[in-house]
Amino acid sequence: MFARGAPIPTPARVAPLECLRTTVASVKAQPAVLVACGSFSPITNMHLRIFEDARDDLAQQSVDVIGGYVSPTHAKYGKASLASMPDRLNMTQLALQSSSWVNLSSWECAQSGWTRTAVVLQHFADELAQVPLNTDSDAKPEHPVKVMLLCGGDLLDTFDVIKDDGEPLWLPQDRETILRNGIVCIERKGTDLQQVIAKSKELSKYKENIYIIKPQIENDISSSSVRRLLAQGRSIKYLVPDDVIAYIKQHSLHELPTWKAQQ
Ligand SMILES: Nc1ncnc2c1ncn2[C@@H]1O[C@H](COP(=O)(O)OP(=O)(O)OP(=O)(O)O)[C@@H](O)[C@H]1O
Ligand SMILES: O=C(O)c1ccc[n+]([C@@H]2O[C@H](COP(=O)([O-])O)[C@@H](O)[C@H]2O)c1
Repeated sequence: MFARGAPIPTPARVAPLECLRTTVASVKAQPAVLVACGSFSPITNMHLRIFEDARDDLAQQSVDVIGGYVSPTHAKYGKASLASMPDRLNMTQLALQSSSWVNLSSWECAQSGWTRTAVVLQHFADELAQVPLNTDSDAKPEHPVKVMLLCGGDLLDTFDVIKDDGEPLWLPQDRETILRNGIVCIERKGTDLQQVIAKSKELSKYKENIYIIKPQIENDISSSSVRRLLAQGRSIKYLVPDDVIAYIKQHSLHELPTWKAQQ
């Protein structure tokens, strides 16, 4: 558990190896690691589900997902709805206890400030490139591991956003790096991904690298809908893992002014 009110200790690795499978399905398969960057304030069952849907769909395209990471963003990302870093990390850790292949990465939160997503992914790539992979036969996998951003369609839709100061939300070179490596996008109500891609020259250029995943069971749980239910004094059972609900109650996170404001 991360101590509340204390800085986050720097972890030994960006990508803890506990749940990583180093035996790739076949020599020809493309090994991949999925990294979900986001707020996770709080983590929901749908954050966990998107990993499962993505892994199943990618397997049908000869992409063998050997591990996954949830990387909560730093407090200095500045979104009003962010619970503290220890709280978001603890809730994420509790939620991931039930996963055999997805780990928490606390690295982003241990930095002194917010880190751009492309930089986070590069750290994962650098570390994971050092991990020796094998197959059931003697032969080594033909492809090096790919680190891909896992996100909901709404995140891809922010790639072309220009901020009030006229600067792009995402640096053009970062978008290009992320798109070149591959991005796995889960369709989400309210975002038409085909349209998002079609209207952007850059996204269209890299459309082969954008894996669009249709959730097998559609579910639009979001952290904001969970915060809204909490603010209304309603139940969030079956939307969020039980241990996370217990944590929220134990530490009265539902009383956080920024969560309470969300009626
Ligand atoms: N129901 C969902 N379907 C598909 N993707 C989702 C869903 N909920 C969250 N995600 C994705 O998970 C990633 C991390 O989620 P994050 O906590 O940043 O967003 P969120 O749950 O939409 O939060 P908020 O409601 O506070 O904006 C994002 O890429 C987001 O698009
Ligand atoms: O790298 C960037 O330029 C960049 C710009 C905007 C958002 N992000 C990341 O995208 C995630 C967005 O989370 P959220 O809750 O705002 O949807 C979060 O992890 C941010 O660090 C990253």
